[in-house]
Amino acid sequence: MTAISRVIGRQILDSRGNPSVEVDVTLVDGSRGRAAVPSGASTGAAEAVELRDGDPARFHGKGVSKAVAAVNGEIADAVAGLDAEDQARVDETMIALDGTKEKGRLGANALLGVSLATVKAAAVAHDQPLFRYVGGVGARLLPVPMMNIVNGGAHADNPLDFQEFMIAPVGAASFFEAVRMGSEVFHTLRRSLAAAGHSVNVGDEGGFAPTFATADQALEFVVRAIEETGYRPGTDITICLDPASSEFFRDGLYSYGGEGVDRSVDEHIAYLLDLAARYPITSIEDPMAENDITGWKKLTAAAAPALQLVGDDVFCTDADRLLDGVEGGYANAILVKVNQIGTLTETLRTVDTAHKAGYQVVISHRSGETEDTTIADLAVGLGCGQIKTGSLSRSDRTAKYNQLIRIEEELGNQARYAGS
Ligand SMILES: O=C(O)[C@@H](CO)OP(=O)(O)O
Ligand SMILES: [Mg+2]
Repeated sequence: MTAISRVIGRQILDSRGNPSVEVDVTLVDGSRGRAAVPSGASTGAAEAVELRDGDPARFHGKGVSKAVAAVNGEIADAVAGLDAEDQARVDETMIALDGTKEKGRLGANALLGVSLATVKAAAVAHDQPLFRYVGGVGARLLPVPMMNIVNGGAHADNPLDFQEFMIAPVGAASFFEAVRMGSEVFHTLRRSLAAAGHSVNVGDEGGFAPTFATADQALEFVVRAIEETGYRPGTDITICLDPASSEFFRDGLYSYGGEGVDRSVDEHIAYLLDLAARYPITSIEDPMAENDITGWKKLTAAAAPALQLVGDDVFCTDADRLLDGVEGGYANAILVKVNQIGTLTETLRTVDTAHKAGYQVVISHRSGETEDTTIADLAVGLGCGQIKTGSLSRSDRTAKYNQLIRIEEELGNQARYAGS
């Protein structure tokens, strides 16, 4: 009854107005799962390939009709009749069919849509919420959200070199309270930015994108917003950064274009550690560029063990790349983005590898998102403990927070919030 009977792919639009892939998988018993695929802007070099048409006459080259055709043709034929409960078999069949290391022939966007729609259909067939189907009876940990309230880098049109300034309500009693606290700080920040004459326009992930040139400016506003809202920075709410350093590492230097300063690897490390000492920063993602492994090792050795160092571009959600980090002694956490690797089965292996190695796991959206909320369920199902899914505005971001509010409600007194 859980055999796959029908697979339909279609082109939809993402939050940046670019085409993306959506897939419906229907089982013999009529259960249906639907998944939409996100898309990054500051992508890692080792990410699985997102197949785009490249026809400048249509969607400025960003169409995904080839990936959709792959879903409706080759992939639909190959997975028809497979048991949706056997996720690994479905995913391995698609990986073998694609035949390339980076999933570039059929497109990781095609594979991921089918992979996630399959698990969602299987959950429906079991009459279970997705988080429960994925995580079983033990799934009850609600993640601490990293809420991105100031945007820069590749996600905004301002001079800020760092891509993301996030708040994490670690002192909340529940996920619901965490969202309330984050939302309050977000609105305080809007008021104080406006009062200081700054723009309150937002970037790709819904955080404000004022024309700040330095991280200090952003951090001062964020700390003040936390305080003015009535919370204690560092105790109730901490700050997390994603400088997305691969974006401004050139010729061995960290080139801060907005600030107009070049920093050597050592100077960049010293700068980051100084920021972490002066502000209540508990986590830095991609502090070093993906190809600056020496820098990654130096920073990991120099930083206090309590400072979370999250590998995004450097690991690309790939278990083998993560193992390089574990063995090489760099980073102590991994960002998990399902479309960086392209199937659920591979994502599960990466999360498992991280947990075994004692690395923290932060499940994450992409800067181009849709209304799909799969990562909210995966966060709880896989016991990730942390989720990064943007600001407290824009439906593509709040959809994930709202789904986690529903999951917490469903778990009732079984729910446990991963805060401090
Ligand atoms: O760098 C990141 O962590 C992500 C998500 O915030 O951005 P993008 O999807 O553009 O890679
Ligand atoms: Mg990142």
